[in-house]
Amino acid sequence: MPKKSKKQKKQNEVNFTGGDMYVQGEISGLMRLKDKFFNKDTAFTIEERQLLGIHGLLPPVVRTIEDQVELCFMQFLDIDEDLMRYCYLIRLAARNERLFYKLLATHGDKCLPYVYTPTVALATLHAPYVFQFPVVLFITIEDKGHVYNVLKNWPQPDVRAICVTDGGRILGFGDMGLHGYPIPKGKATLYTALAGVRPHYCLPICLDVGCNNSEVREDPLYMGLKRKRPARAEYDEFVDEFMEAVVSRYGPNCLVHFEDIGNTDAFRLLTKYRFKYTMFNDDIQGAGVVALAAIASAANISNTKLEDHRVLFQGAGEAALGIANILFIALKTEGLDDNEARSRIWLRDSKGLVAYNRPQGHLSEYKLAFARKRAAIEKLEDCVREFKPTILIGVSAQHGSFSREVLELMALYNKRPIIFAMSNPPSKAECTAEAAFTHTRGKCLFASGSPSPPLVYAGETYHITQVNSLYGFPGIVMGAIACCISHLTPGVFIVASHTISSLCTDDDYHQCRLLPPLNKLTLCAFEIACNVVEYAYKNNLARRKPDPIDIRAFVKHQMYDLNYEAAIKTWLQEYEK
Ligand SMILES: NC(=O)C1=CN([C@@H]2O[C@H](COP(=O)(O)OP(=O)(O)OC[C@H]3O[C@@H](n4cnc5c(N)ncnc54)[C@H](OP(=O)(O)O)[C@@H]3O)[C@@H](O)[C@H]2O)C=CC1
Ligand SMILES: CC(=O)C(=O)O
Ligand SMILES: [Mg+2]
Repeated sequence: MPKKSKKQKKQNEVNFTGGDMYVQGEISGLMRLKDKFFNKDTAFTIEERQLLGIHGLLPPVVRTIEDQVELCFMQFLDIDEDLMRYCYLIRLAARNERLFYKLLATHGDKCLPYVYTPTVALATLHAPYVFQFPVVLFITIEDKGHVYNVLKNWPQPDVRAICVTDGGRILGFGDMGLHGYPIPKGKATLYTALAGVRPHYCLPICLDVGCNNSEVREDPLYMGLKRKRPARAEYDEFVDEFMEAVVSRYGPNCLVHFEDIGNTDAFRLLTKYRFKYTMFNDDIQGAGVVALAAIASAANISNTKLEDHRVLFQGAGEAALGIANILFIALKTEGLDDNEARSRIWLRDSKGLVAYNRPQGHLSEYKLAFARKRAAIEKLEDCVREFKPTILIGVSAQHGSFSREVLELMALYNKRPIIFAMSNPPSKAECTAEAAFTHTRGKCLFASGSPSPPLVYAGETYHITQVNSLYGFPGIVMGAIACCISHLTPGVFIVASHTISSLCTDDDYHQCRLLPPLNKLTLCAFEIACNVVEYAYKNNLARRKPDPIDIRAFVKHQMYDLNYEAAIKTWLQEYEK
């Protein structure tokens, strides 16, 4: 909230004349209603309306926030088009932020898919239509040399968590350039909606470095720079400047979450920054957290140990390698040595099995770590025949690539084949829940990356688990900023993954749910935040001193308060300063 000058304070002085309250000043009542942090709409009491000079600007009805939520929910449900529902929620957030988050807290099961996966995918495809307010900060490569000045234009001075994309690999769509901007907005919204990070601490950013997808770039409605992405050196200089500007503006404790960055840049940036800044990459590390938790549940349901499993990945990019790496650590923790742990993991990319001696030549150092010392295998079916995986994970954005034959083979080799089609949005998923159940004759333990309705197969109803990083990153961000973590080590992600697994109940397993139900997402986020804080203090990663005595109270105290009174209190405190 911007500080008031003495002159402004004087002008806004609140006068009490007997019972009559009014406000003098040049800030009109309407402006007060337009302040999303402060606005309560019809929940302003008559006294508050008089005090603030907004009496008469609202109908005389005074509603509770609960009534407002139900009204908004009715309006939301009345909208037929998914994209229009998305726009409705964006507009509500821009008008009355607390009401928006209260709506998400009350009707998260219905509303979250419209601020996040899958509707956010539609928003990226229709970015020019949905852009209405400055909800994201755009920094272009033409701002190189004065990135700090652009950051300063963001109105909130106390930013603690940034979600940044460069649009390089938006979901399974590939390079969307600036039109990827709804992604960091959606992720930052979940920081607050699920983990209670105060919204003014959150800053979604889109770095516009150009776009290599000519279809997107040449669209007359394209809103970004009409140029191709720069060479690596120029890109790196720009991102380096961005990271330095973040530290200059918001301090070293400001966390930077990289999201949907193209594969060729994402690993390099993570390697370069992970111990220099407080940062992580959700597509690599966050995907690992949630997939490992779901694998642990699947092992539990099938009465097996992690080391009993062989995992074949369709895709060898960010998500695949992120999952493979955390799985490798988990297998080693179970007592396997490096070779044994690696032998449980096979990756298949666009050229076939990731193997040393395949004819296509060069493998990145990240793939090399898991490359097999054997002859190349091209087809997925042949990889399945050869390796006989117990777990098949799709992170390739190749729709339908878990063909009938692949799924039937999985069922042939396994009593309970474990199949995750994690690619987003559903149009890019490797298979549908229906295909997985049909072609494995109901034997599979299945999960998808986007939400899926319950499936009826052979007269039984199955809940479909959503293996999506939304189970992990909100709590990780909350925990990290609560204790001012210096950097996020692999241990942080293991702790987050174990926390998710620990929240699965026998009842969940009985229903073949591999993760807690979606109505426990806020619980997951809170427990992860507390466990990350505990881990950080134990491992000397927390910069915030002294150590808290009661970690749960420490985290709770820092969470966003959904009651309007909190807004008034904050506003009055600022006003008094
Ligand atoms: N559910 C979740 O939580 C998450 C889901 N995802 C989803 O996963 C998907 C992939 O994301 P990400 O890993 O970041 O993307 P990347 O671009 O980093 O990786 C994609 C991988 O798919 C491979 N690929 C492409 N075509 C084929 C093919 N025909 N057969 C086998 N492999 C193929 C690519 O091969 P090559 O290396 O040869 O180019 C590459 O290794 C996206 O749809 C994304 O939305 C991502 C993160 C989290
Ligand atoms: C979930 C996610 O981050 C993705 O699909 O890219
Ligand atoms: Mg992503």
